[in-house]
Amino acid sequence: MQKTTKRAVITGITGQDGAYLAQLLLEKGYHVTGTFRRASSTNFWRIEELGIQAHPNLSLVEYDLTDLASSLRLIQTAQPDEVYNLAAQSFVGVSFDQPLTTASITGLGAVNLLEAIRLINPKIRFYQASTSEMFGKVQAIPQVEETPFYPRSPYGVAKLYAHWMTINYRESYGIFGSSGILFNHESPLRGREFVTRKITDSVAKIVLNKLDVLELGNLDAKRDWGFAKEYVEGMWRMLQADQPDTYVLATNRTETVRDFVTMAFKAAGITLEFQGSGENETGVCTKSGKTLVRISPKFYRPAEVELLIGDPAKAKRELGWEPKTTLEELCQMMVDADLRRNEQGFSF
Ligand SMILES: C[C@H]1O[C@H](OP(=O)(O)OP(=O)(O)OC[C@H]2O[C@@H](n3cnc4c(=O)[nH]c(N)nc43)[C@H](O)[C@@H]2O)[C@@H](O)[C@@H](O)C1=O
Repeated sequence: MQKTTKRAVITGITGQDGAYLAQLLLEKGYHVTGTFRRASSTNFWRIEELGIQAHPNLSLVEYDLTDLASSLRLIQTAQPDEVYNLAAQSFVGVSFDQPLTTASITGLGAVNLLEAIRLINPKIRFYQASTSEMFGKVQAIPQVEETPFYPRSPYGVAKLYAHWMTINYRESYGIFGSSGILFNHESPLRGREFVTRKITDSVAKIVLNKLDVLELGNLDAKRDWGFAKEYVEGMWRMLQADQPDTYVLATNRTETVRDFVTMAFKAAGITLEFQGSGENETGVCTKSGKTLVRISPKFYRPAEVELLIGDPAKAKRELGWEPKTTLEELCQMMVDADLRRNEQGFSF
């Protein structure tokens, strides 16, 4: 029987990128098998918010990335044309406390999938979610595909292993394995453990008198923040290309965490001014004089990535991909979504 519908596996469908990518592939007529961990089985709010949880072409299956047998069964049963490996222990802060779990899921997990592809059907195209965290203590500004890596966290090190294994399977076995080095990408679907969403959700709670003060760590860290929904389109384009390769997806603009906080309060109509320095720095509302932001060293990391800024010129040239949404638009979208959710009495 001839196959008419393209089939994709997305590991990590309960995450921000998994949900947006599933939406995109379903719109393109794919059948999507989305995997989730037992622990995240109650975590379907993102695909529910996108309205795709009951889509007839979506199958949700429980899967453990650290288990080779589970990976073999997944590939055997789903019979995909494309596999997008988005599952990971993706929180940098947690990786310092759980370095081995992070290595096992984020690093070795990718190789379980690559092995399953090699054994069952080496024609399957594989996308590895690599990350700007691999640049860490940056060796060039801006960072491009050729910039040397210098990861600064157990998460960054684990991702670098998976990145090189993807390239190794490409070169050793001819597997179509592409790696997207994605810089930070955010959206209303971002988890609240990440700084942008923590900020926009807290701004909403402060406006609605559900929170007094937002506590943060390092305000000086600079990040290149883009809109996640646009980045998943880049992932898909990488697997439609003629050759497997490595691509940077970024906006080529960098701002500090402090800038993002100011922007988020502004999006809710509050002008914030920062005073003091170091652990004594505070963010004060210019109108009321109230302290709305303060520093808590518990959010500092043992080693920090100070500055990230990526140049996506290769992705533009070869894939026709470029970011469109500005950081101001993205921030407004996130604040509006969190105001709406908090007004309705829930927030994930
Ligand atoms: C590309 C990359 O992007 C993400 O990694 P991340 O950049 O570590 O993201 P984040 O939002 O946790 O931190 C951004 C910056 O913000 C600083 N910061 C200050 N105060 C708080 C704070 O209170 N919470 C957090 N989370 N960060 C804080 C923090 O120290 C850091 O400098 C992940 O998706 C990762 O999976 C990935 O691949």
